[in-house]
Amino acid sequence: MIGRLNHVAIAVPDLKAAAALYGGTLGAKVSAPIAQPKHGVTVIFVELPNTKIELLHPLGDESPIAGFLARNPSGGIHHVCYEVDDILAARDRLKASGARVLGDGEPKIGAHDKPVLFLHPKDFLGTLIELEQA
Ligand SMILES: C[C@@H](C(=O)O)C(=O)SCCNC(=O)CCNC(=O)[C@H](O)C(C)(C)COP(=O)(O)OP(=O)(O)OC[C@H]1O[C@@H](n2cnc3c(N)ncnc32)[C@H](O)[C@@H]1OP(=O)(O)O
Ligand SMILES: [Co+2]
Repeated sequence: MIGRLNHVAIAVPDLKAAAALYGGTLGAKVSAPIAQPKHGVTVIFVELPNTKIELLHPLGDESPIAGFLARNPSGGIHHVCYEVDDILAARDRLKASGARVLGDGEPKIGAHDKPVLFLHPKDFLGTLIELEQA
């Protein structure tokens, strides 16, 4: 059911410093910061030849990554995003298998203008999973 790895997201305490690290020290192509108010994060995309890295920083008072950063003050890998051909079919199949789909279970439009959903990390080996419509 899951397809390509779309991105790996890293929560960071300082977006500017993270962009300098990836754009300068690691020599990758990085985007400008993009506010995603509906997701409570500001993101910078790092373009790699075979996938992307998403650098995440909290935006607003109710950011879903605030707790994670409080527990991991120097940052850390926050989620992996897999592409699926049919996000509603994937959601229904996962729900039927007992996995917890986060939020109200309805896909939101993600950073790549496609529908996304999140799956509870405790149901997937301690890893938060994002599904993105391919
Ligand atoms: C823009 C978009 C895109 O790419 O298109 C994005 O990615 S937006 C990316 C940001 N959006 C999201 O992440 C949306 C979905 N995420 C959420 O709803 C939340 O982050 C939760 C996954 C529910 C976690 O929230 P929070 O940390 O406040 O909850 P909590 O303190 O109750 O945590 C419950 C347990 O899960 C663990 N936990 C929390 N976040 C985790 C993570 N990222 N990876 C692995 N484990 C994690 C905690 O340590 C805790 O374990 P213990 O109980 O053992 O202590
Ligand atoms: Co993401």
